[in-house]
Amino acid sequence: MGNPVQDSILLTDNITMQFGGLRAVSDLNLSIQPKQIVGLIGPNGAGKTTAFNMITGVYKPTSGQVHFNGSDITGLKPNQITDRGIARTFQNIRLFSSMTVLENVMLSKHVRLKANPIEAILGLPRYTRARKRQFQECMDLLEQVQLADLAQEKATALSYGKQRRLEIARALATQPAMILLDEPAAGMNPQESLELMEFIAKIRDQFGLTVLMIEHHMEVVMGICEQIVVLDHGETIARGTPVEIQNNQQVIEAYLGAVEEIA
Ligand SMILES: Nc1ncnc2c1ncn2[C@@H]1O[C@H](COP(=O)(O)OP(=O)(O)OP(=O)(O)O)[C@@H](O)[C@H]1O
Repeated sequence: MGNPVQDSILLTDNITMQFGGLRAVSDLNLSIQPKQIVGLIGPNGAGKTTAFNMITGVYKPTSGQVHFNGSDITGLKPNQITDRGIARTFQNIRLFSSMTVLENVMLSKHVRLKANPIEAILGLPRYTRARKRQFQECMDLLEQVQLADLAQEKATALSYGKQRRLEIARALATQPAMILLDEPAAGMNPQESLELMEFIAKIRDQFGLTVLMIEHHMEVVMGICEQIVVLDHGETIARGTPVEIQNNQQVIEAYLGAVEEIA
């Protein structure tokens, strides 16, 4: 038998997040293999974003550990976790609206450019060379996500679907091994959702990425996720393939319960 810490690119070992009297996530165990696309689903308030926040260092788990690429990353700061190779996008699009498409990606790439500030201020050759290389890498990235022809457009001039794609491109600019997508299809029409699915599958293959995604659009989750983990009130109620999850009685009841709570 293999060692689960070494075989998985991401492994969460009983991570729990307690906010005062509320256990937002309880003993979550994830074991994700390299290049897998995994869905994290569940009704509103189930604890999905809190799980992302624990993995990406926004919150330190109340208990439990997060292992990435074989090392314990629990309690590291978000920028340290980005440096280790985990990138994320957010539920609400977070682009710099006054900047161009290229500038948005360049800014994200800058995180990776470990320039000496003195070299940067004086515009020394080493810094200028690094900036040129950075520009070329960002243009190549925009080419790969089919946004290169829009590089000089304002980010806000893009259609909603393309803004989502730009957000993912910004995350890719940090050269991650794994990407966490928080509701990438939110607000999309069926055609845009379909294009997004194809796009996620494509970047997984192209960049050798591992993907963990929160998504409410079931056609997207069932269409591209190889494994699905279901949370409800912070508890893991099911895990399995799309077919297994679709037929899981507890999952069906959790979603029906959520509809009844709203009604
Ligand atoms: N910083 C916080 N302080 C206190 N409670 C919080 C905090 N963050 C989240 N919660 C609570 O934890 C629970 C889980 O929230 P979370 O946002 O993780 O759910 P979710 O599954 O992502 O929901 P949604 O699908 O609506 O985005 C909710 O009851 C929420 O109100």
